[in-house]
Amino acid sequence: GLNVAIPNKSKSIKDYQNVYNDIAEKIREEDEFDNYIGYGPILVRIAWHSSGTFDKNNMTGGSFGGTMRFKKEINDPSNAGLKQADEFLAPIYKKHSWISHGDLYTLAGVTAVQEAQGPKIPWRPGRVDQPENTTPENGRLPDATGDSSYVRNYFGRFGFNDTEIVALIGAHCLGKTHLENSGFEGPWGAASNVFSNEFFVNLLNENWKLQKNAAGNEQYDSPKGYMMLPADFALRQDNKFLKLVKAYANDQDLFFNDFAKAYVKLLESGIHFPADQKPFIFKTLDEQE
Ligand code: HEM
Ligand SMILES: CCOC(=O)c1cnc2ccccc2c1N
Repeated sequence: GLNVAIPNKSKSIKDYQNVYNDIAEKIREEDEFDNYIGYGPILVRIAWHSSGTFDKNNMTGGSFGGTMRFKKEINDPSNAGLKQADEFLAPIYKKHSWISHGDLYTLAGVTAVQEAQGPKIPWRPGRVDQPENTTPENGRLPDATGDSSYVRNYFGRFGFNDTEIVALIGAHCLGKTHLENSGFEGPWGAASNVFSNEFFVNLLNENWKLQKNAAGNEQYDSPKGYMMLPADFALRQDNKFLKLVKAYANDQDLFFNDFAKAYVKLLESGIHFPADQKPFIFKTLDEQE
């Protein structure tokens, strides 16, 4: 059923900005992770994966219950590599254990985007931890080998349109794939921890070649060492998706605006917030100097 957010009346934006700052400072402090990419990208991914179990057809899953904290969900093969994000957040939770896990995972994703020089992501607290037996079954996250109709159909489960789908996948400007996690590898050297429209620029302009990687999976590789998943490349293979890819490659502000809206919708999927609950917009560390 629908999850109703219960904001903690005793907490204000100041309290959540403190949690944001602790996460942001820890990202800066532990900068050597994953060959100096840092923790930002996997914090964006754990926020997306804890929300990506949502299914509007039966109103199950989504970020509300914080069930990513349970073995059944974090051990989903689709979540390979995310234990490191959960471990990164454990001391933050220890210090601020008044926060729910659902709020912590999504706030971490908001912090990571903003600290990577991405757009401001308005965020609302009020997710309430649910018991282990409410953990959704494995297999609700997308398959990297899907084509454009697979991708459109998958995100249709959330009620997302083409604009929201293409904008969201633009988060692949961050981080990289790891053969030991997903069976895909790269981009080598080029992996970034700065949020930008680079994913769309590369998708359009690189000379892509479909080839088998060391795990025997097909992926698109470019002479510069970039890579695209088949599901990334699918955005070039559909006329409506391609139009959006071009728009974002040519206008980073448009991408930032559309991404912020779609990311909020993803992180809040399946949750009803009180009509009068205004979202918080956090300052970056640089803005608080
Ligand atoms: C068709 C939809 C999608 C597919 C098939 C997909 C698949 C993948 C795969 C296979 C990886 C590599 C994981 C690893 O090997 O470590 C990855 C990484 C990543 N994904 Fe996606 N993804 C999708 C959508 C999204 C969305 C909607 C977001 C966020 C809004 C996102 C954010 C990320 C980030 C930030 C990384 C890098 C993580 C790291 O550097 O460890 N992805 N994705
Ligand atoms: C801007 C250069 O990055 C890329 O072209 C790129 C492409 N697909 C990805 C898929 C999953 C994770 C990271 C990815 C990524 N960093």
